[in-house]
Amino acid sequence: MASGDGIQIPSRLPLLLTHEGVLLPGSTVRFSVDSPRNMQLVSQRLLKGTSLKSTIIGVIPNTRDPEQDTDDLPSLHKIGTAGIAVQVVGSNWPKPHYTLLITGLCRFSVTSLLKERPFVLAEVEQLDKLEQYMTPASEVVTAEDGELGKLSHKFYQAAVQLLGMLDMSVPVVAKFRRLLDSLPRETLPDVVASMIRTSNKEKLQFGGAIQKALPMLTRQIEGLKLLQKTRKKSPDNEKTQYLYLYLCSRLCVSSEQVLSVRKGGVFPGRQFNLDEEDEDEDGDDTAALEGSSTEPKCLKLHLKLKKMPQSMPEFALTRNYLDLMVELPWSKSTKDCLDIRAARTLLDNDHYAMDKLKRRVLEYLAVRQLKTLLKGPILCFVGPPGVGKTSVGRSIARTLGREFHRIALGGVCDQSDIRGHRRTYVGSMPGRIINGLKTVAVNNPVFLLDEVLDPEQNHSFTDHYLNVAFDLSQVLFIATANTTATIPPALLDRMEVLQVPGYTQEEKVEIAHRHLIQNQLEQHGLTPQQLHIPQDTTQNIISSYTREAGVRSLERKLGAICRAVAVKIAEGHTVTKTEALSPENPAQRGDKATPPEMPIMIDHVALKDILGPLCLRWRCLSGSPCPAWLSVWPGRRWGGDLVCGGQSDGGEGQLTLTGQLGDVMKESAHLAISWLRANAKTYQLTNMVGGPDPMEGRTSTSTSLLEPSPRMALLQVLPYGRLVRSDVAMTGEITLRGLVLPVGGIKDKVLAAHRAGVKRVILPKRNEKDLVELPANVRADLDFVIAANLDDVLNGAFDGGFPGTAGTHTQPQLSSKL
Ligand SMILES: Nc1ncnc2c1ncn2[C@@H]1O[C@H](COP(=O)(O)OP(=O)(O)OP(=O)(O)O)[C@@H](O)[C@H]1O
Repeated sequence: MASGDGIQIPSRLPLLLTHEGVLLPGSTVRFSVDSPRNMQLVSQRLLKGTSLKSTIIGVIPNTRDPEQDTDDLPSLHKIGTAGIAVQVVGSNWPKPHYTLLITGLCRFSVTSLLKERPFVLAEVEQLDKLEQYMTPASEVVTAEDGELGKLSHKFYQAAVQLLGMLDMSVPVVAKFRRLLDSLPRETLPDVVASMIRTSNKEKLQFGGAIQKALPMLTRQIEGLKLLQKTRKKSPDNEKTQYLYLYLCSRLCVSSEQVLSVRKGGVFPGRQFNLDEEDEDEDGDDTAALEGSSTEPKCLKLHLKLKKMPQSMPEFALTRNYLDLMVELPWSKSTKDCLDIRAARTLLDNDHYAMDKLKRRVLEYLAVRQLKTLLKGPILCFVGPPGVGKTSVGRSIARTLGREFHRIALGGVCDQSDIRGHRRTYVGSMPGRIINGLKTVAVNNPVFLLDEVLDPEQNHSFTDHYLNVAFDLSQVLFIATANTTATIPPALLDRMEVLQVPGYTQEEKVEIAHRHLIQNQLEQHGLTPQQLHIPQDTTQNIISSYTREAGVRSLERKLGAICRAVAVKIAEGHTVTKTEALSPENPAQRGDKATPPEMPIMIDHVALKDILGPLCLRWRCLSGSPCPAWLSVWPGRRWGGDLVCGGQSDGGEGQLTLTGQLGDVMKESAHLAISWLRANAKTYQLTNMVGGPDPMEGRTSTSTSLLEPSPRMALLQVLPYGRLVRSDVAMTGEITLRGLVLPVGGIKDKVLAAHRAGVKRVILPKRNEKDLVELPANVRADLDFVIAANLDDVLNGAFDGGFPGTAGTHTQPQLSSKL
C-alpha cells in the first residue's frame, strides 16, 4: 500500500456498486447494501478480513437500473472513489441487508475487471495523491502557482463566505470551518462538494477540479442569499421552516445542515426565484401549509425520523406520513369561475329533461355566487340507478371550474374506509376523503358521495391516519342515494333532497338520440356515417330489452350494437385488403363477407341478431283476469322493476310468504289477513268449504316481494271465487281500520306500471296531488282509482266492483299493536 512515491491504495480493489449517493474523497457516506454482489463483498471481504487493507474498497456508480440488477455484468462508471469502511451494521428486517459507513480516500479509474463473482474485483489506477491531504495548505498551492493559485484562493474565499452564512453553533459547520484552514486547498473542492447539494451526476463529473467546483459553490451562495431574503419577508414562519426542513431531508442534505436551516434559516443548494409572480414549486408547498396547525407535530416527527435508522419499520411509516402531509392541498384551491348563464347552457347541453333538478341546481349555484362562504345544506340527489345523478354532479364541477372526484361508498361498512386507520395499525392508510384530496391536489373540489358527512363538522374533519384536522369547508359535497330509506334521519335533516325520477319511454328515446348514441359511437371509434339507429329501433330496445327507470341498461345495449357494427366494419376492411392483394382470384374472395354498405342501419332484424330474442315482454299482464295476481313496481335498489305475484289455491288456510321479505312487508301481509278475518261477514266472504274463516282451505303465497312499498298489493290474495283484474296495480299503506294512507315515489311507481302494460292504478287519496308530476301521455294511458279506504280499493281491483263494499257497513274496531 505504501510506496516510495507516497501512500497508495491497493492496485486490485473489490468494488461496491452503488445506485444512489456519490462518495467523494474526504467525505463519509452511509450506503445501504442488499444486492447479491454487494452482500458477498461485505460478508467475504469486510467481515472476514483482518488487515487494514481488507477494509479498503472501491465505490463506483452502477448505471444499470437497480430493479434489473441481475447477475449480468454491471455497467460501471469508469471513475470511482476508494474508501475505508469504518462501520458495518447488519440487519435481517425487512430483508437481509448491511449498512456501511465509508470514508472516501481518493479517486481511481478502472483499468480492467478481474472477476465478477462473487463480487466484482478490478485492477485500478489511483488518480489522486493521498499525501496532499496531509500537507499544509500553504505548501501545496501558493500564490506563485499562477492561474490555479488565484482560482484556489477564490474558492477558499467563497467557502469562507458560505460558512459565514451558516449557523456556527452547529457542530458540522464549526468542524468545516476548522477544516477549511487546515486542509490543503486542492482537497477543498471534494470536501465542499460533499457538503453542498448538487446532483450525483455533477458530483461524478466534476472530478475534484477546482474550475468545476467553483461555479457549484457560487450557485449555493446565491441560493442562500435568496433564501435569506425570502425569509426576511416572513420571519418566524415556523411552517416555512418545517417545510424547508422536510425538503432538506428529502433532498439528502446532511442532518447537521438540516439543523442549521432550522436555527439560522438557510437552505443549501437550492435555486430560488425572487420573482413573486412565479413562485417556485416548493414555495407553493410552503404556502400550502399556511393556516394548518400541523407543523409542531410534523417537526417533531421529522426530527425523530432523522435519528431513526432507515431499516426500522417505523422509518417508512413516518416518512409516508410526512410525504402525505406535504402533498395535501392545505391551502391550494382552484378559483371558482361561475357564470350562471353558461352554467344553464352547460347543464341543458349535457342533460335532457330533468328540468326541476336543473332549476334547483342553478338556484343553488346562483346563491353560491352571491354569497361565497355559503354554509348551505348538502345537496342529495335521490333516484333510481342510471338517471344521471353522477352526471349532473360532474356538470356542476365543470360549471364551477372545479376538480371533480367521485367517492364510491357502496359496500363501505367500516368507517375507517372514510376516516382512515389510526397509524398504530399495521398497514394503516388515510381514508377516502383525504386520499381524494391528495388525488385532486386542491382543497375545493366537488366530491360526490353516496353517503354524507355532517356539514357542521367539515371545518375540522379529522382523518384517523392524519390525526390532525383538515378544513373541508371549501369542498362542495354532493351526495347521491337510490333511496332515502337508508339515510339516518339526523343526516337526512341536514341535506336538501332532490328527487331525480325515472324517465318515460319518450324521454329515454330523446336521451338516447341526443346523448347516448353519440357517446357510444365516439367510445367505439365509429361515426354517424357508419352506423344509424332509427328511433323506432331505440323504442324497441327500451321496451323489449330493458326494464329500468334510468338509461344505463339502454346505454349498455347501444354499446353492444356499436361493438357488433365495429366488427362488421373491421371485417369489411380486411376483405377490401384481400381483394387488393389478389384481384384475379375471385374464388378466394367468394367465402369472405363483402364490405357493408354505409351507414349500417339497425332495423328490427339486425337488432334481434345482435341482442338476441326479445326478453322482456311484460305485456302479458294485459291478458284475461285470473285468480293469481301480479304486481310490478320499480325496484330502486336493484335498478329493475319488481314483480310481485300471489295465488290463492286449496290449502291449509295459512299465509305463506316467500321471497326475501323485510319485517315491514311481513307485517303488512299479516295485517291484511287480520283485516280480512275481521271483515269476513261484512264482505260476505266464505271459504271454499263454506266455513266462517275465509282463509280456511286457502293458501296465499307471495313471491319476489323485495320492496316494502306495494303493501296493499297483498290484499289481492283475499277474494275468493272472484277474478282479480290482471291489469291493475296499486300502492298505499293500510291501517288496521282499513284506511289507505299515502306513500312516496308515486311517479316512479306509476311509470313502472305503465312500462309493464298495466291499465289501472289504484292510489291513496292523499297521493292524488302527485299525479301532476306524471307526463301527459302516461296520464292519458292509465285509469286512476283514488282510494280513501279499502272499499275503494276492492271496488277498483275487481271487475264490476266487490260485494259488500257499496253498503253502509261500519268499520270494525281492531285493537292495533302499533
Ligand atoms: N337526462 C340525461 N341526459 C343525458 N344523459 C343522461 C341523462 N340521464 C342519464 N344520462 C346518462 O346515463 C348514464 C348513467 O348516468 P349516471 O351514471 O349519472 O347515473 P346515476 O344516477 O349516478 O346512477 P347510480 O345511482 O347508479 O350511480 C350516463 O352516461 C349519463 O350521462
